[in-house]
Amino acid sequence: MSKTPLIITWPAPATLPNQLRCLTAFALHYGLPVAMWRLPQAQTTQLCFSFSAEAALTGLPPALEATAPAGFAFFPFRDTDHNPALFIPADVWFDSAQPRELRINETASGAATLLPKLRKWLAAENLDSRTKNQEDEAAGHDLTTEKLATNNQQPTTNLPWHVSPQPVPHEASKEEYMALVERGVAAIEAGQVLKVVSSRAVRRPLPAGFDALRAFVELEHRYPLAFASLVSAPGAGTWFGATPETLVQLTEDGRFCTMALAGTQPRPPAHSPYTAVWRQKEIEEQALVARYVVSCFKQLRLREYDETGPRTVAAGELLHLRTDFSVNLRRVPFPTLGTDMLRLLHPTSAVGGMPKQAALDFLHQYEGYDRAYYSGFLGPVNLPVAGVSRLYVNLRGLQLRPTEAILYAGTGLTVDSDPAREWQETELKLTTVGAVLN
Ligand SMILES: C=C(O[C@H]1C=CC=C(C(=O)O)[C@@H]1O)C(=O)O
Repeated sequence: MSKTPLIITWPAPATLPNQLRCLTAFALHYGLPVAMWRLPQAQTTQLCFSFSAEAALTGLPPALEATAPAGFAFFPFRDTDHNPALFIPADVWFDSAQPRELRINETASGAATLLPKLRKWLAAENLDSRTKNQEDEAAGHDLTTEKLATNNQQPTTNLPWHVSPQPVPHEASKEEYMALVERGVAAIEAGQVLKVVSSRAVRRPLPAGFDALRAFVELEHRYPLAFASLVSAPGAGTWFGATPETLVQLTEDGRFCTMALAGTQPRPPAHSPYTAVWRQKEIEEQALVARYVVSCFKQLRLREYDETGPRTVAAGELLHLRTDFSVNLRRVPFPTLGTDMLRLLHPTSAVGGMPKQAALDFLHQYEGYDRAYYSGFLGPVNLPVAGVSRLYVNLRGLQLRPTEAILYAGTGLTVDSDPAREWQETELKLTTVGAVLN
């Protein structure tokens, strides 16, 4: 966002779902990257897109400084040519807290051509035509094959979502996944790693008439404590999910925050999370992640951090152990702490393992598929205001393809891991985002 954004107002009142659909349709129509999100415990949804697809291809982790550009970071697990690191500049930013306004960076590359087109798109007749599509769907009228063919759209929804150019990842069978877990445990026993987080991808057909925007709204409602997001970008495809894990936050009140989240058990219905009992395996698994965070502070020679926990937290139908870390940046002047910690933390031992490089090498050699953006990170930078950023680990999510969804889940292994139990844990984690496919 430029220092003084241009504010344009919606020409006519519209509902939030219609506003999101209208802006997304515009971005996708012009092949632009777009992201929408709802922060944990927030009531409002935000959306941004860039006027240039090329501008999003930064290839770098974002700088978390107040003077850096505002936008949405979308970073892969491993930064490779296959899965480019993206930063979607917020050339157009919408916050449902100010539902009549759109903030525009009119100096952005591509703005001169696209801004007049956006103004036209927002005109009432465009919104109305989108409303009509929604009415058709709500009434159970799927778009016909003929309509899809003429619109060159995907059968998944009536919007031309970006599709990843990468092949669909290999789907591990139960036997293959249990063999991977056994290999991981053997690597731990042999002293090659202390902990490794194995994972797998699962293919699910999309239900008839599946609508990603409606699924996003459903995720927002189902998981009020999660960071809910939907991102669609050229080169990356379309991803959405509801993650419980903060990677790095720089808050309005001048704090740096991160967390060590690990250890999983099902959340028993009608039980308070505070009554949960944890096995030694999960306690150790989470303690390693906390140790890793502390080691990052040590590398930066920073001692003035507060540590709270571990305590049990709920994430949808699951429980995890979580330790929170925070630094008061008004008392500890360390302007690059966010940027430095981000580079040290990712990928944390909650998604890679420990020691970091040995665990990543193990996964590269044996995991057997490309995680792409699963267990990468994502979130707004310098939005809503300069100096405030919230990045999350990309968990409990899926990748949308034209006729199917690819779901991802992983489990932290320690020397005590039981393969069948780890498989079961991935099944459990898949139910978070899987709920919107039913
Ligand atoms: C790797 C995932 O979760 C991580 C975060 C919390 C608990 C985890 C666990 O218990 O293994 C994982 O470390 C995932 O959801 O795919």
